[in-house]
Amino acid sequence: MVATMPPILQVRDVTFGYDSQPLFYTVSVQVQPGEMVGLLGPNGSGKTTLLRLISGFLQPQQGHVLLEGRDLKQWGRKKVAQHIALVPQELHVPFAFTVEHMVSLGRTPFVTSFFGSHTRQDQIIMQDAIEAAGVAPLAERVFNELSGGERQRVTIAMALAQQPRVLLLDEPTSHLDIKYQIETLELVQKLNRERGVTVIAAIHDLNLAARYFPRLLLFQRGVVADAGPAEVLETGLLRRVYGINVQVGILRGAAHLSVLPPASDVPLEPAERADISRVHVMAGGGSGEVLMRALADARIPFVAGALNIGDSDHTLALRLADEVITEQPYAPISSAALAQVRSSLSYAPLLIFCPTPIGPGNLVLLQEAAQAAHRGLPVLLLAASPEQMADEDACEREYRREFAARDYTDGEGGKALEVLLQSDAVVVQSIGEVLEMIKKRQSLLTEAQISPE
Ligand SMILES: Nc1ncnc2c1ncn2[C@@H]1O[C@H](COP(=O)(O)OP(=O)(O)OP(=O)(O)O)[C@@H](O)[C@H]1O
Repeated sequence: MVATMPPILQVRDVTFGYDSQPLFYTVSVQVQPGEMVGLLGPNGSGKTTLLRLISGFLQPQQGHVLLEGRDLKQWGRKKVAQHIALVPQELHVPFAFTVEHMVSLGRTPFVTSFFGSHTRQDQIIMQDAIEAAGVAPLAERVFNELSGGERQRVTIAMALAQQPRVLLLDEPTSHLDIKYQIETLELVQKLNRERGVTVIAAIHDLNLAARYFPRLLLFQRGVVADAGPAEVLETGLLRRVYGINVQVGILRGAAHLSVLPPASDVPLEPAERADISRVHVMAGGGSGEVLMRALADARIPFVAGALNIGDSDHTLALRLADEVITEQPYAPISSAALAQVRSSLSYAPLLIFCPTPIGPGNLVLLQEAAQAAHRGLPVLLLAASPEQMADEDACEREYRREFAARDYTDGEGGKALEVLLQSDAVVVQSIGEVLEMIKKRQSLLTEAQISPE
């Protein structure tokens, strides 16, 4: 039997936000000792925040971060710092400290004497860190007078002086020229391979990520994908997460994937392929999770949206849907997103409306669904809890009842629901029923396409 190693780090159901604004819900990630993980995601997706939570600099509002199976809170700050080092994007130092002094600060968690003096062993470790990060020629210089790239290398030296078992790097190459970008990542890789240091690095450069990180975590206020580069650096997924077309392939002679801008004849953000076989899903707040998984399992292509970034349905849709119509976090559905929804509905053979709460922010989606139904688009209203109903009328009565409990729009939602029901929207009790109806609809469409007129 192969003994599996316990994870060195576990982010378990972590929820966090700044002030009263939630940033992400119930994020879970496990990292094994000796792994090298690249953390990808657009600006503002929460990478720095996640690294700060893992380092113990921030505390989860809910959930736990565990180091070797023990909650960071139980370890205490000093002990955590003996194991985990975080290299921040920028380090602001209010004093004219020299590089040597800065690196010595990296040993602080290990200083035991009252006067804070370093032992001979500390001196050797500091010197080793200075050499490894390539900052020996800068040792006497004042940190604040260095260039951005030089400062970045000094902060790496500080982290190395900490001799961490886990090294967290927040965009370690952002200020570096190409030579130092490669040298820095080679150094990190060497520490990982030769000293078994576990590495998690937020990184924007997808090519460097593909080259140096065997595991990539694509993050957008939640884990969108967690796998090797071949699975994560997938054009459709990158388009949905970053909102841009790229080409992904292996350049001649290279051993890893490359991500390049699109060829010049491809528009940067083209309209999605209009495809009459893609059903449209309106969801939110987790109400679409089971349905989207079932559609993906049944290989039924679908468009999802509009969904807010950070909504768990949005995170899942980025992985499973053909297209995701995205709205900013916590923002009401904008007219631009609504226009995309309208365009999708004009091609879709069917719309499925999941049992999401209706508030002022997403009321327009329900109203758009009602208009589409009125124009003749088949709409399925997925019930919140599957129940055996005597007939269609009983289904509608029950649906109205549970809808009223999640309608926060002073009756506007109820009006849109009545339009839907009058326009032959069908209440469905189970995902199985939805799949059957889609298949029926698809075979009707196929028959219509092949029948000679
Ligand atoms: N101290 C803070 N107070 C309030 N909001 C914050 C704070 N720090 C970050 N945020 C917000 O949290 C969100 C996530 O920020 P974070 O820095 O974690 O993202 P990121 O993925 O690292 O972004 P980038 O790639 O631009 O560095 C952003 O909307 C940001 O404005």
